[in-house]
Amino acid sequence: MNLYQNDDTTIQIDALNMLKLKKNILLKGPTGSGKTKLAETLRHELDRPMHSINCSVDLDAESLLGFKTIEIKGGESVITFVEGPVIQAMKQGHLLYIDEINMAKPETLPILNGVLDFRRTITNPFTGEVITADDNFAVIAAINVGYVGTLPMNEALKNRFVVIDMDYISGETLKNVIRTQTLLEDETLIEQLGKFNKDLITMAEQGQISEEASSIRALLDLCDLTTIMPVERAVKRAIVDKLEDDREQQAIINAMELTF
Ligand SMILES: Nc1ncnc2c1ncn2[C@@H]1O[C@H](COP(=O)(O)OP(=O)(O)OP(=O)(O)O)[C@@H](O)[C@H]1O
Repeated sequence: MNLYQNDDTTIQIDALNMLKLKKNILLKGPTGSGKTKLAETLRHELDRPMHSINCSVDLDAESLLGFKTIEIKGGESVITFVEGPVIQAMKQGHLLYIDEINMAKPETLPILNGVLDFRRTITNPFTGEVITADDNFAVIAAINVGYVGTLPMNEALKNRFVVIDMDYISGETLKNVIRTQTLLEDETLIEQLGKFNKDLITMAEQGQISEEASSIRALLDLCDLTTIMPVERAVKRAIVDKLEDDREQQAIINAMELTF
């Protein structure tokens, strides 16, 4: 398994120890900065299953807690409750990963307030069952922080987390991630693509291009594509054509012409 890598080893060590202290951790960083990768790495180190929830406007109590359904048992129809990710993780002492927690509707997540504070308890509104989390239950949430403005997170919710600030990796660590997670083996090109990504990050910080263009996810796609097509076309397919804005596209083409 490819694990999370960072020169700053305190990120992973602190996250792991905080989970062991039963703190809920909030990974805060730009898109493609390795938040999901870090969560998977922590799951691997703790050797516990992880349930994931992706927050969107359609996230509701049912998708968190579960829903009632009718089953036919011995010719009779009975109402049963299918447990959702929160209830399963609490009862079984698993990890719960809540991605893009700032994107949920404001009324949905307060359901979890008691789960996320010292009570570690919830009364399931659909069944009346009171559930207290197993000792091994722990929560990792992630929030995408853009350079240009981010949906703020509800204060009461934020209070229930300790925060790990994440940023893009660079230099030798980034080259190692390219070597382990892509098909690219040409060291000269790996070096050049690392520098190109650094330029794109600077441009994103200055607001010239959107962060999806500078994300490590886009870079890894780009590296794979360079093994089957010329680098100029790979940049177009992996990065330029994803953007809507002509000026952003042109800025990336200019940076590419300077680098390759
Ligand atoms: N520090 C890192 N170590 C190892 N892999 C990384 C690292 N940073 C990014 N990656 C790789 O980059 C890609 C994007 O990372 P990941 O999906 O974890 O980002 P994310 O922050 O969760 O993004 P998003 O917020 O957009 O969901 C993955 O393929 C991941 O393996």
